[in-house]
Amino acid sequence: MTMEAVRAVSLKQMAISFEMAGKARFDAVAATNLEVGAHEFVAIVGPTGCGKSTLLNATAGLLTPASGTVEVFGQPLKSINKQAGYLFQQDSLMPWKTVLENVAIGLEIAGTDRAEARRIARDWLGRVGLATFADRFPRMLSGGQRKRVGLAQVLIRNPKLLLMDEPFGPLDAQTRLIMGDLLLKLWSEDRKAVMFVTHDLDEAIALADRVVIMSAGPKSRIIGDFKVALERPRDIGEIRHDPVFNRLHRDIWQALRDEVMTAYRQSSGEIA
Ligand SMILES: Nc1ncnc2c1ncn2[C@@H]1O[C@H](COP(=O)(O)OP(=O)(O)OP(=O)(O)O)[C@@H](O)[C@H]1O
Repeated sequence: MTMEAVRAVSLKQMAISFEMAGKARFDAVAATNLEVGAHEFVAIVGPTGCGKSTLLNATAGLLTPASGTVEVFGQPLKSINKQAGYLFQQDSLMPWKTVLENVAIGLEIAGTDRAEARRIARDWLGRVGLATFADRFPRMLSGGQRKRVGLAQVLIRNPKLLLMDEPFGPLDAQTRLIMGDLLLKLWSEDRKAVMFVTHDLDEAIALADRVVIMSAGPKSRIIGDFKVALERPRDIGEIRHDPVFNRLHRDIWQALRDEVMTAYRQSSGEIA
């Protein structure tokens, strides 16, 4: 098998359940198959509580499947996924460290000499547009600037796979667009495999090569898998006016709408 053919992620009949103290087991995700190519950007969309984070956490090695397997670059995942960089909705910046120190720390922990780690961190701060912010502390940054630091913090370690869980969730709409463009610019340099969880369908289509749709839980499943036939490079503000974008949006929304309504009725107590 050539390296090109090796998938970054293969979920094979993978199901996730949670043991609930004193209650019946909760089957969050039913047996699921999903493949992510080594250079593919896959967005995962679904109604609230359907299991998007659960799928990502299993791929990160933070959750053990109840059945089935997770393979990462052709190898079964047995513990924490060391090939993955993880970006959450909440950033994980250390408030007592400067921006530069926060970006450099991953390399330092991995054994890179401190001066070298900081040199590389400075370079990354330039790439995320924060060259002049190196000596600030996280509390002195805006939400968007913190996200930029978070991106640099993950990318400096050069993971082959990025797991992103609503990374731009807390940001305002304009800042989300700017962050999306920055992410695509950095991604296009070496096209790492990406699994990007979002509830925002526009964002999913604008960024991804494929959009995967999950059904409302419990026993959530993948109910749609749409290829995004939009050229790159993309300007994610502009691309929303492209007729291909609009057709795809309509098709995906048709698949998603019923699931969103089911999840809404569940959370409002209308159905168990
Ligand atoms: N540790 C846990 N114990 C029990 N149930 C859990 C646990 N973690 C998640 N769940 C349940 O599993 C289901 C899927 O949760 P998950 O966080 O993966 O959904 P999500 O699609 O990421 O949601 P959102 O879009 O709201 O962030 C939910 O019903 C949630 O309540």
